[in-house]
Amino acid sequence: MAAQSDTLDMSLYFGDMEQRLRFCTTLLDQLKKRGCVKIQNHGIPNEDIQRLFELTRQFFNLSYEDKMKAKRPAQANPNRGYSFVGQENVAGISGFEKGLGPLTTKDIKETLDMGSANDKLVDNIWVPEDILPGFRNSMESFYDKAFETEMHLIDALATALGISATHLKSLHSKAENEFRLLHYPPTPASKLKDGKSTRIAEHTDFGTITMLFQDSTGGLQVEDQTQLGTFRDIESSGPTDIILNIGDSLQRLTNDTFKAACHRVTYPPMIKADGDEIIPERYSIAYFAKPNRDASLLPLEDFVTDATPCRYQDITAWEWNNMRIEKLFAGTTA
Ligand SMILES: O=C(O)CCC(=O)C(=O)O
Ligand SMILES: [Fe+2]
Repeated sequence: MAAQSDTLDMSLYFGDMEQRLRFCTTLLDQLKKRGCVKIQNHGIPNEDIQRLFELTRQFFNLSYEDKMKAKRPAQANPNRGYSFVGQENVAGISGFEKGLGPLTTKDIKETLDMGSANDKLVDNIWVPEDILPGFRNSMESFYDKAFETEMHLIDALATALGISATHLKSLHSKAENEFRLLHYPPTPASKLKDGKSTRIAEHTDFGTITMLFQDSTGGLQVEDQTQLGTFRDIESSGPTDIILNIGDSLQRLTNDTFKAACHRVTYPPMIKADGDEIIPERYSIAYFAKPNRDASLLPLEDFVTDATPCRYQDITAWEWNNMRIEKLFAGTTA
């Protein structure tokens, strides 16, 4: 099923009060109905995103030996470095929010995970500078620009939800986020046919919001929030659009007022599962905005009432994040 016309122009947010409010309410409305929304004019320059995709291609086109110079350590946490095809399997958390799973489907993808350059707790893991000159610098600078846009989006969501934007932003002030490059190698369609493998299995993200960029290959699907069980194709109208979705942490903070949307990557709509076709490779980039590690994910007071009692136990954002990541790497580390 094709996506609805769900592209939002963020220049409204930067406009006058009336425009800003219109942006905020449409954002909330679309997210609640569709599970995700595409955003244009979000403030991250298009050239930066194009350059990021170029660097993403260059990274994954390195030899396996070179990529392994930035190898993710054997343990699941912290989430940094290069994960080879087969190392991480998101099926470990599939169906969790529906009380199902874990499943055993294998993901056919490779990734590079990074965090903030100013992170005091966890270092990034880079390939040596002479292998990809300028790569580290571009990633660090993109991270900072994405953080600015993240804060605007968090501000917009707080406004739409009628809660304190200052408070919600303060829970995200440390930019303790994760930033990930993804490559799905070309794969014969027949390999995905028996359901034992996929590109990325159905899941929700763990943080507050995810800002995703995708190339034009297709295959991303998001569960419609008004028809649970129905996944809609999210086609690319350009790699520079942000595809925004909500993660578990915001679901918890809003006491389920706002649900994290399940999503997955499978065949592009044009490919037939039973043919001899090769599914073309696909690149995407995800910026996972998360609450500060020490922030509590206990629902905010605004969302706890007699009619809507607190649905969650207290846990910090860092504990939640690490628990989820453990499940992705169970038994698959090198
Ligand atoms: O590749 C994509 O479009 C989605 C990636 C994703 O959902 C994730 O890494 O959490
Ligand atoms: Fe995701």
